[in-house]
Amino acid sequence: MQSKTSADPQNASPEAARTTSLHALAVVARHHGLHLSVEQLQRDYALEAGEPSNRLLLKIAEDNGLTARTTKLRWKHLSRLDKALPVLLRLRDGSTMVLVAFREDGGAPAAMLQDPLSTDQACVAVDELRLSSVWDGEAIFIKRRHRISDDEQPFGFGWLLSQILKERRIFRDVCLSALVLSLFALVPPLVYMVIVDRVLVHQRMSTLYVLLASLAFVLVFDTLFGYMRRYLVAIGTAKVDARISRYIFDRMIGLPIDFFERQPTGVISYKLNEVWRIRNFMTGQLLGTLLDSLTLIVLIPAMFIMSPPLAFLVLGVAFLMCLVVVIYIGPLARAYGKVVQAEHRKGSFLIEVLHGMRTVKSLALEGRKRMDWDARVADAVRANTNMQLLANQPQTILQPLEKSIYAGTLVVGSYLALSGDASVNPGTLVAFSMIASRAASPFVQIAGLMQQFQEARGAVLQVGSVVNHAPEQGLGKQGVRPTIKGDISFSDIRFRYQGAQSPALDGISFAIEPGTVVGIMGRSGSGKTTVTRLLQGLHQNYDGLIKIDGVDLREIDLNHLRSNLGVVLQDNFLFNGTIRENIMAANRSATLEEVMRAARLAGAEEFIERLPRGYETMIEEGSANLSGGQRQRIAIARALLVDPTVLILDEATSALDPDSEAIINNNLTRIAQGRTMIVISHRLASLVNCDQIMVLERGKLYDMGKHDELLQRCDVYRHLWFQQNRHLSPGPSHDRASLTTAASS
Ligand SMILES: Nc1ncnc2c1ncn2[C@@H]1O[C@H](COP(=O)(O)OP(=O)(O)OP(=O)(O)O)[C@@H](O)[C@H]1O
Repeated sequence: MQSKTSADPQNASPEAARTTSLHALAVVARHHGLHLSVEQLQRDYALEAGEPSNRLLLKIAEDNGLTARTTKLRWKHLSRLDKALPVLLRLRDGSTMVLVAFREDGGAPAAMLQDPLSTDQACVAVDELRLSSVWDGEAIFIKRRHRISDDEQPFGFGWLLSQILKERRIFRDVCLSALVLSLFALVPPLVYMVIVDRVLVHQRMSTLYVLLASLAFVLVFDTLFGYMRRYLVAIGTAKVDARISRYIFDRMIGLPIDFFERQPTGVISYKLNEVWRIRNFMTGQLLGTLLDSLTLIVLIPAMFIMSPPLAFLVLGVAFLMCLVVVIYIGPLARAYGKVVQAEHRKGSFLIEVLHGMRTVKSLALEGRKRMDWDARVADAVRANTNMQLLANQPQTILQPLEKSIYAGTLVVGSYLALSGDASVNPGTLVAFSMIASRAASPFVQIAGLMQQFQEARGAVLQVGSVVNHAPEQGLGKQGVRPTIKGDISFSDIRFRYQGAQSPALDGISFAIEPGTVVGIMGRSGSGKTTVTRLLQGLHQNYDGLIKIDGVDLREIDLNHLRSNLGVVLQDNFLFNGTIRENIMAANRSATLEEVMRAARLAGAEEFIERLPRGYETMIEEGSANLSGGQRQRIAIARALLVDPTVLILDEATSALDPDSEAIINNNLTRIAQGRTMIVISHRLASLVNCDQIMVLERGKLYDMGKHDELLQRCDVYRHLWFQQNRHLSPGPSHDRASLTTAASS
């Protein structure tokens, strides 16, 4: 078993062996969105030293909203666990590891095991031999238990059903009208029966009039109930649509930033759009088939009343049809899986080319990209054709079966009539055939539904891969909301981006006094931006302590924190709308005077007022009608409008032309008044007046001091300074005033 320091399952540590199971349970529970405190569990269940037994572990899981079951697994099973992961593996020494993945790509297959006691969630790859030396196959599967009405359950058919059930009154009425309609469906066959058996044989005109009147009556009510059913379905669907849209947007906007950095925007939007395929399936084909199946409640008893032998015949054929459907479900699911993969590869490639169109054109890559595209299209066409051909097989088998119901009842019915069965006469035969054909239609629909079900299932996986991702921690929870003055301290902060080999920040400690201006410089990749990202609470999985005004950053409500922080990046996104609306983005209730004051402070007023429509100028798609400098100044005005107590300028002026940069730099002193400001810049000239300058080097704080001090003692700073100011000779001492003048000249 591994310990905190060792990820090797053979290096079992007795310390770890005492508590691993509960920690492992907490790891898996967290994966399912439940937060369990190991200490609390130990108290609640009076656990003493030692690992709890399987039985107790299952009970703890059950008591805490999970379902768990033990099982025996072999190495060959591990590659097929897929959606069952993460799984607990109980080792021979009684300790527990978490199996988080099984890797088969490229090299030798390996089980990816996570030590539940490790804080950095690092995994170790273990091969079959090593695993079998410590594990004899005992595993525990854990799932979250959800009630059907549980809004917190992960996105899937269950969640969709719960949303549909929220409109249960509407859908109950839909079902009622479907039942009434199926009763009406019995009338025409019965009328035919009476016409053939009574009216034609006995030539009764009066019966014919009665039948005509009842047919007209049924026609009117059939139309009315049909209208009501469609009306109710439309209303119910619209309500479910609104719920789905709100839910998808809520989940999407609550995801952590690194999720969006890992996946191209186009891929995310492609996946989310698949939700409409699911909605159409559930409220269209599935609902339609279910409602049509309701007619069976009326049709099957009717068939048995008319002729039990014929009814058994119909049910026998229907059973065969179901069997065909069941046989094909598995192969169709696999074929559709290949379609999804091929379509996904095609879709992501298209999005990538669209995003990189400028590079494609400038490197003349059109031909190469076309060939790559053709290969992906060929894959998708092949997968789709295979799927269609496979789906064609059950359809082909079901068609004659369906027809045989009609023909079969006629033939067998005639035989029964000829052999003296008194219950079968010509009218009954015709009516029965009509009812039987109607009863067969739900079975045929179910076969058609299979393919759509596979499509909807694929779509559920796509949407789920976005919305079921763990949301940003701290968002929406009731954190503290202290008054933020801008007193910031980092104590021994270590942070590594997910999947990165080396830490982005490696034991950084510093303090920033409120109301001061701090510059951050360092080579590319030294961790400057990461410092500000942690400060914004964009990543919570760091080691060490970040405090703002004495409060642990993790305890602060994220919305409160971010509304006190202003951030201007090198490239800022402006929304579709007027300049005024963009400046007001974070404060919709600001007056025009406040907007103008922020614009003045950001140095944006002079160019905005020269525009023909001033603050009402529309910003075009991609801000094409504004220069880089103008965009930046609007972004600064936008950040200033909320009067943030901490303002972060991350290379905010680096990409600007000298004129625009000078305008913004000239305003910096005024902008900095009354707030803490953190300025990241490669150009040291814009940092010389800072109260403190931090020099970062490979994630460590190399030095921190004023410009003059750093020039004296910090080789990294001095080197960069003279590189950027070659006209100044590196002498033993430098007069700050002259340097400052040189910098701003
Ligand atoms: N989203 C990310 N995922 C993985 N690694 C990242 C991510 N962002 C940054 N890194 C890595 O973290 C390290 C620090 O990055 P950071 O952006 O903080 O550096 P920086 O000093 O701001 O660089 P630059 O001056 O180029 O903007 C780099 O090695 C970088 O490759």
